[in-house]
Amino acid sequence: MMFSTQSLSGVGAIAAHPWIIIFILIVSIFITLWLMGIEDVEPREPPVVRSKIPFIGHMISLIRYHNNYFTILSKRCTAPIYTIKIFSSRIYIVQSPELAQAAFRQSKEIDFDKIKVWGCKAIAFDKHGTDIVAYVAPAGEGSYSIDLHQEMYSSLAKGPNLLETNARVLNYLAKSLNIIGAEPESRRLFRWLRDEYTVGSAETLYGLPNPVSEDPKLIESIWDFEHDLGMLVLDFFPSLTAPKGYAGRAAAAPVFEKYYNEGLDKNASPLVKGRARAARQWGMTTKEIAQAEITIIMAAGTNTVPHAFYMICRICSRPDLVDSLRTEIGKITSRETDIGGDVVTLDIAKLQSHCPLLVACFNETLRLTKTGASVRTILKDIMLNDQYLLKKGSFLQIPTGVMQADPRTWGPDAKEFKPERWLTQDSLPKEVKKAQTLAFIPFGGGRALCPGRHLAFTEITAFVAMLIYGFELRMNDGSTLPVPKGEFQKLGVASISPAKDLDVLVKRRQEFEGVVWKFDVGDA
Ligand code: HEM
Repeated sequence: MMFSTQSLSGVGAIAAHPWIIIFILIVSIFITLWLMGIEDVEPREPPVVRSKIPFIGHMISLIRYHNNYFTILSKRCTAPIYTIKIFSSRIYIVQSPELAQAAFRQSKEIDFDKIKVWGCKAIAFDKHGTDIVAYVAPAGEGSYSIDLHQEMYSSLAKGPNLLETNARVLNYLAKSLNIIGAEPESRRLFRWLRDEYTVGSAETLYGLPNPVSEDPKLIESIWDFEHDLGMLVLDFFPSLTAPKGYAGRAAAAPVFEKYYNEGLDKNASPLVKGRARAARQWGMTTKEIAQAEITIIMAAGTNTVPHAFYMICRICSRPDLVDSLRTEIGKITSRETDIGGDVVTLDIAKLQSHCPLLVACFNETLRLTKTGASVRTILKDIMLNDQYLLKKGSFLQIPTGVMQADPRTWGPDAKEFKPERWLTQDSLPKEVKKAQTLAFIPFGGGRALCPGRHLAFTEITAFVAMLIYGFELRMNDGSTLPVPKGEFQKLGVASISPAKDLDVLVKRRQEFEGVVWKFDVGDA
């Protein structure tokens, strides 16, 4: 047998440095394990998208790109559903509208409640509170999770409770418009909306007095909490890895506890009362009820504000759209002379039926701004839509942003704001319209479908309608509003906020100088 001097010197070098052998061995074991990891995916499971770095490649990319990683992967893999593996754990990523809806339908096995148990870490629940949230009742029996679901969905369903909630929030928002006069006033647009909607939601949900209205610094705490939610759920030295969110939740919990201890919840909305009722019934302490409040005030505001902001910017960036909307909105307003002057009332019951262009702008904003993912756990081995095997213990993600901007569903202009697409949907081929209907999932779906969606529709469209109809918005230098780029979107953040705020000037339109603005919310 012949050896080249080079290979002999190589062998010599290896003999002299045994760690080289150890290193090669370790790498080989890792590669073999990695390959085996791939093989343990059954052929009936969704195809695997491999990472360049074995075992941890996808984890590194998720930490690096957060929500944007699903868009990056969607360019590499166009399958209706695929699997990514981190060590031996599986995450199934759904990309087809049909499969997303199938996953929402199969909500008994493709479950949201376990995710809420994870959420207990974000609000610093100890074992007592976490056990109450995690308790799974035997068939036919009750649990906290079942009662909470019932309370939340009934209090925000269409009906008298919702009308009362609409009335509370819109009365607050009307006040913030009524103080604007005929002379231009400056506002930082996102911050203004953030503060008005957060305080308005707090007044609506908790009545007066409440911790947020008493101390507006809490607004920042709530938004910091949302921003750091992903890291708080991971619970890895949160005071260091998510310092702002950590401080935010630490500031909110004691003031809400004080709110309950002083009996101020007697003024709360049916939603807050119902949640507290379910919690007490299953043994939660006042401290735990208070710790959880930040999630509700967060859910109510942190999705609504980015959508209101982008809806305003996108409309105002197109003067033709502003004109058409003013004509449309004019048909659902009435002007009457009262003792103190003129009152202009906007009838919210007619928003849906009489304002197709406004509704189209709302939908188109939701399509482009709601980019987070619905996350679920798989409770047992099941077939998704009778097509794909999903294994117990895995995660499933439905990345809304990928689905709502897929050119295969929405056409080559998928990334553009075109409200008109919603007005011409009926003329599309049947299968295209169906795909768009299935792919439009800003409020999630299945058992976890957002209970606040009706409230969100009213509080966003009614406020934006009044603002566009009665006021002029310009940039500080007099130019038309641009549509600012979105900020980097962290995991756990559902809707895109702007990377940079806009300094705008707002004033009443001449014909509405001195009028009082009102919303007619129906009989609450
Ligand atoms: C444009 C505004 C909003 C958007 C885009 C939105 C979106 C969502 C989404 C995607 C989910 C999770 C669904 C899933 O994973 O399938 C959710 C859950 C939830 N939303 Fe909303 N939401 C909005 C406004 C609101 C408002 C105003 C409230 C009022 C309180 C609210 C309360 C909730 C609650 C309590 C949950 C949790 C439901 C559960 O635990 O099962 N949301 N929302």
